[in-house]
Amino acid sequence: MDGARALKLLTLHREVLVERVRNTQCVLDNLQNQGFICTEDLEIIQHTNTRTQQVRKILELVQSKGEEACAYFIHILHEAYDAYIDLRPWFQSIQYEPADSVRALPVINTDPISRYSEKLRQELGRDTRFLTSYAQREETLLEDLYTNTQMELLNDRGESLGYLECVEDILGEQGVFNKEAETIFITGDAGVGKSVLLQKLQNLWSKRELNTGAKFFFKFRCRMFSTFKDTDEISVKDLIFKHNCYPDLDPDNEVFGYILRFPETVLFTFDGYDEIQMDFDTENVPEVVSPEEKTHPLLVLMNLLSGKLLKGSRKILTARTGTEVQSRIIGKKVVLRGFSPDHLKSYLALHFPTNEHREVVSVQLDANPHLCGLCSIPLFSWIIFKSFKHLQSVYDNFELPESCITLTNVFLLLSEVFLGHITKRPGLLKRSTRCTSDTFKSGLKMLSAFAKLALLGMEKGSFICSQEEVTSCGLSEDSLQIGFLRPVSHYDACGGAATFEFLHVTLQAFLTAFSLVLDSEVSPEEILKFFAKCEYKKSSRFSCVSCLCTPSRARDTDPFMTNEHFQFTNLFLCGLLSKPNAALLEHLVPPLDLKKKRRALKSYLSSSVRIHLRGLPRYPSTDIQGSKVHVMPNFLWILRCIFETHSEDVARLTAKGISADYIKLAYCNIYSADCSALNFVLHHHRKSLGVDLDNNNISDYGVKQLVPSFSKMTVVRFCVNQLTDSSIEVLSRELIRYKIVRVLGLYKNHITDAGAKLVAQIIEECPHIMTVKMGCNHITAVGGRFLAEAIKKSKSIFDVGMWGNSIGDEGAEAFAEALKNHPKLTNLSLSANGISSEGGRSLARALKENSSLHIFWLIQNSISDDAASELQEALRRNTALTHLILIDNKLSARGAQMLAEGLANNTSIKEIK
Ligand SMILES: Nc1ncnc2c1ncn2[C@@H]1O[C@H](COP(=O)(O)OP(=O)(O)OP(=O)(O)O)[C@@H](O)[C@H]1O
Repeated sequence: MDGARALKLLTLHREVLVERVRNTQCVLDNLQNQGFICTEDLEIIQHTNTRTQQVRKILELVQSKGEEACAYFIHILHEAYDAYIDLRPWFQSIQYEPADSVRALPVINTDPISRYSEKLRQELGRDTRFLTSYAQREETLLEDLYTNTQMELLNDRGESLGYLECVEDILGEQGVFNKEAETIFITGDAGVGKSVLLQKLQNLWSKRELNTGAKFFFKFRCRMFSTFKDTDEISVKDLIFKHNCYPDLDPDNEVFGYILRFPETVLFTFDGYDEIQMDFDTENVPEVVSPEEKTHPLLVLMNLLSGKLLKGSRKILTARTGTEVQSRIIGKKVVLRGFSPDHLKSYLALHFPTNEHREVVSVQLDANPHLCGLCSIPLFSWIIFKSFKHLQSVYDNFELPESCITLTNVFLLLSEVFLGHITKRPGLLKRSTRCTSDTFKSGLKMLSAFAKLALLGMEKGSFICSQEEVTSCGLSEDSLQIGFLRPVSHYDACGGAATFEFLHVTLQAFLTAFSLVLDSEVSPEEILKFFAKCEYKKSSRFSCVSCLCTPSRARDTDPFMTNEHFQFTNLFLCGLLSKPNAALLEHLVPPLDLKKKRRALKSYLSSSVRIHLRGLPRYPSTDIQGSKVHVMPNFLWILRCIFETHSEDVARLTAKGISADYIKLAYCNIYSADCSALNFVLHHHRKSLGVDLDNNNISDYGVKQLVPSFSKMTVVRFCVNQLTDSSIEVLSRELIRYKIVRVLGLYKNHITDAGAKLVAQIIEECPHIMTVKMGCNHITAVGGRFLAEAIKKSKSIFDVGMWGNSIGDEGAEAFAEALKNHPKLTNLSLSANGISSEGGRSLARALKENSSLHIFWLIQNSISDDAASELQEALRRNTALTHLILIDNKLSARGAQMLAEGLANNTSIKEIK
């Protein structure tokens, strides 16, 4: 842009500039620095009363100074980005491109607020560029590896509200159930990607790519709050400026003043609420409302989260699944569910962009649903892919273990890679034989040292280790390069001397378990000490909801932490002491010691399974005859441990202990890899069994892992589990093979017409099928017709749920055919299916010829008065129907009147809505 155009623009766009230039000081500072104005000019302008008058004066002045001054003036507005953020659209509209002469002139942003914002962006940009990687030398750009994960929205009762499309939507309105609360709560299992998701948000903000009005973004790790002493006191101002980012050159305290005036421009992220370790009564938090008041840092956090401090600021809080947070402070809840199969494919492609190894891994994944299940957790996926890549580069023919790989195997693989760094002989060609035991033997000293450090931390409930602790375990500076540990950044640990943490808390748990196994001074009984921290306390009442909101943790620990790190330690202990891993462990531990420890563990597991199962509440089942048992959340960890031990004896004992006819595992946070563990036990079950896995995250991989158990399953409830038609293929093959299924629950999955056709086959082929729930899938008239035809033929089916599909009038027509003279059908829901009066009439006509249906749901369709006379007639004739539910249709008072007349002679109907 040349000077002449600049001069013209200042006249033409004068009003826009007067309106949007809010900070005059920065303009004046720069104009003066470059000699375009002098002190007298400044004084004249500063004597003007209002900001708009000042801007008008500046414009006049600049124009009087000539074209170059005008060009530089515009350039200041462009370069001091945040100070003139409101002018960005204007710059776009004029397609601003500075002339070289102007570009050469420096611009200093002297606006403290935008300068602080810029400083935050730079720091966040720098801190979030890389993903944690193996060794410090080997960093990966976040951009190169970040892959979307599944982000499920839940309401305040823990029910699914669907999925978010992209990271930015986290801050959007979708899914907000409490408008008064300002905290967005993100939960998920260990390693599912909560921290990385925050990192992505922070990184986007630092690049101005996050669509939010936030001028300031403060990130904290919650564990920082545990590093303060009981007597420490800070204010919210200290928290922001001393423990996050200091505003330079702000003598008049303008930044904080601005934050107080416009708290809605502030975004906080607090990562890992579960990592706070403090004895603290979260129910009775004293109110801190003054931003200057100094109090315990944790109180500052609590008051920020509840909106008592900096009301209007936005907060994102993350925690592991099961962490309790007062519901009144949560406005929106997001649960991370890890990689979907498509996400996993993208992630694989990022790891192996051009490599032929991608194909090899892909083939191995396809053949191994359990491995895929493990890989749905990004952390495990990362370990598996990284280890694969590394071991492939060292050995000629490395392949991932074929047999059922356990989580312990995954961490053994990672350790092998780390320890391999010590024994690496530089410059050598690829080796043809991989000898895992040799690698572990050569690295044993180092492994023991890391394991000792991990145990030390676990015993005192700490995830951060000091330099002294590192040294006391015999670890040198060099050993830190291997990859088990990484330095903690100063924000996280609150400054002070260097501190370290394990790459991930699951790795610390793995090494802790290793320590218990390796150390000959730890007796067989002592290895069980962390089980005591996880035992289910009888006193805590169980309800289904408690699976959602009560952490599976020992009540006598502090109120924040989950006990997951102990659960993982126990799990790895089971894995390390398993028979299949004995071959390796015997190189590291005297076989007799190993045997004793294994025996102690097995005996503990057997008795605790027995006690657990005996204490479970039983209820009569409504789905099938017999009793139903609700498992406790801890049962999932028991299952996982049994699977890691690979002990058929314990599995058999557990299966025997499930003496009920129906086991309910709904809302237990079961993910796909857990299905291997469940299957490991269930396939030993002698009798048939109903299995309710509703509201988990088993996905298609999970269904594949359950194949051996379908021969036993009379109830298959897999509602709300992310299943696609590929699961239905497996189900139809297996259920038709055994023909014992009675109840098939599949609502809220991703089933299309192809899946519906397969379900129709199940209905036709399985003579005992009574209930089929297919609601909220993607079934149209095509699938509806298949299902209706199968239902028509079935002599056993009596309960069909099809709500929330889109079968329309054509589908309704097919269901009408099925209804006519059906011998059994008692309960049918065709709600929310886009059925109009045409479909309504067909259904009404069919009702005349039906004498089985008791309850008919037709909520949220478009049935209008046109169908009323047919319905009236149906009501006159039908003598079986007890409930007809027509809420949210298009019936007017006249239509309702006609229905009422139809009811006049009907003796069966109890309710019509
Ligand atoms: N979206 C993602 N894209 C790529 N990699 C990811 C993603 N999410 C997580 N990862 C990988 O998984 C690792 C663990 O993720 P992260 O630390 O975010 O888990 P987390 O849920 O915060 O676990 P924890 O609760 O134990 O702190 C990361 O270091 C990264 O390698």
